[in-house]
Amino acid sequence: MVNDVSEWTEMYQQKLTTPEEAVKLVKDGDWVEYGMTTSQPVLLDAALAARKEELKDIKVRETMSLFPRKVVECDPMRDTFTVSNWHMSGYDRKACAQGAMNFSPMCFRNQPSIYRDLLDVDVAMITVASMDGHGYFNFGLCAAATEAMVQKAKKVIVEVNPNMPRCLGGLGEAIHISDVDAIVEAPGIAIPTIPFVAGDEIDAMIAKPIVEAIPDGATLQLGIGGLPNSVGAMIAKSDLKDLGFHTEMLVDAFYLMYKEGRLTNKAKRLNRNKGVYSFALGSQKLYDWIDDNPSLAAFPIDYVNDPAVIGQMDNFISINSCIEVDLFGQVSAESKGPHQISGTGGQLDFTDGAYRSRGGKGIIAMHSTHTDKKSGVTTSNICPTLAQGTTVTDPRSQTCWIATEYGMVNLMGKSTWERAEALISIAHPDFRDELIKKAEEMKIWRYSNKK
Ligand SMILES: CC(=O)SCCNC(=O)CCNC(=O)[C@H](O)C(C)(C)COP(=O)(O)OP(=O)(O)OC[C@H]1O[C@@H](n2cnc3c(N)ncnc32)[C@H](O)[C@@H]1OP(=O)(O)O
Ligand SMILES: CCCC(=O)O
Repeated sequence: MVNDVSEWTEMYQQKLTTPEEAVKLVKDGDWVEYGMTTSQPVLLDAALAARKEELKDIKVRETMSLFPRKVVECDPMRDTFTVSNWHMSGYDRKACAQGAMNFSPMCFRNQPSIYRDLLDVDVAMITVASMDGHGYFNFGLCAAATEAMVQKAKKVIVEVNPNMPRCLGGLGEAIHISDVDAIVEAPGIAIPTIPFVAGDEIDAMIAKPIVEAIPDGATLQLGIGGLPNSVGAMIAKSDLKDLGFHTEMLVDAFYLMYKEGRLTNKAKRLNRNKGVYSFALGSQKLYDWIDDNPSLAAFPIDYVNDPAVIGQMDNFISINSCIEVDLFGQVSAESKGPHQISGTGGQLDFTDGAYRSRGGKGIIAMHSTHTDKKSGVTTSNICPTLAQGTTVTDPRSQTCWIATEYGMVNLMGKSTWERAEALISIAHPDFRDELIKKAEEMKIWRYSNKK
């Protein structure tokens, strides 16, 4: 029998309920999983928080909150809700610093298998797009690990937001109504956006050699943060041709490249003519471009971030950012001491994948210095060693290209003294003598290094 629209509509009405009723599916001791980032539920989060006094020991996992989470705000002492996080936003890192949230380390490519093989998910709550005529709710801007998460969940509640773009997919981009336990509607709630911010003069200096190293027909990945996005915007202004993308995160810079005629995706070896991504975050213009666009394809994160997949594409250029790098080439993109700032995300996945690509380059771009907002003190982002407690995002054995406003060096294959020399050559001049002194003390310098 072929199901028709009226059958799905009837099922929709049967499963449609209020947020307050839907969250009654949560029982004491449950593990609750929120959709990531733009797919985090809003009404369900508020309704769950309202049950604080009657529930016990609820563990909530979430990713990169773009606005305050009611389960965190209502329960700072974590009497009922213990919230952990797969990747920190500005809001999350403040909550984490106050002890109201904990971080869950992972390489992003592993998140689907972590759900499949290791974790319990009692109730999944996700924001989705409106149901289509075939009974499917599109996952919208976050395919990522959503399918694996809902497949593992004992109960699935969807929060239907008609403002959610419909993201056509290669795989794992939708859930069928027959797999959903409860539906709530969230009309009139805006999907979170982040504005595109143009880079500054230093960003332009960092971008110059990177853009020069990109050949026509290259496949690009841009990581999270201001710098990769502004390098992307400069690529949009270049005269490069037939670029493509295969990126974990789809950001405004790709839309700018498309508008400027740089992007065709036609030179890609995999998924030719399609721009591939796993989640998107940016401006409303970006979301309008993505909505129902058959030239773009959302895929699960274990496909997009798989180094073996990335490595099949020639001239794969990956541009990510970091907090600091030590003279051995260890990169931290996620913490300063034990203070969790962000997460590993897909950085190591793409660093490895781009290295495997013929002609590929895995580039970590950063400003050479950082000025602390409170104290006004400026420090070098190239340090002798990482501060105690700092997490290594890319081990030195995997680090390849590091770019600052003073140039771009490749560490792969280099000994420790060569690394120290290369990194100091792109450090801020004010810090070079001190770095040389430390390198000498650590016996990773040689007399002929200093020019
Ligand atoms: C998404 C993909 O496509 S896959 C691969 C990409 N994923 C990754 O690279 C994951 C890890 N990387 C990241 O999360 C980001 O690139 C970051 C955090 C390194 C940089 O992102 P940005 O948004 O440009 O960082 P931003 O400059 O806003 O700094 C974020 C915070 O770190 C702090 N920070 C940044 N650099 C430093 C530094 N050198 N020392 C101390 N603190 C620092 C900032 O002060 C800020 O903290 P605050 O908001 O509490 O004031
Ligand atoms: C949510 C993960 C984002 C990243 O890879 O940085």
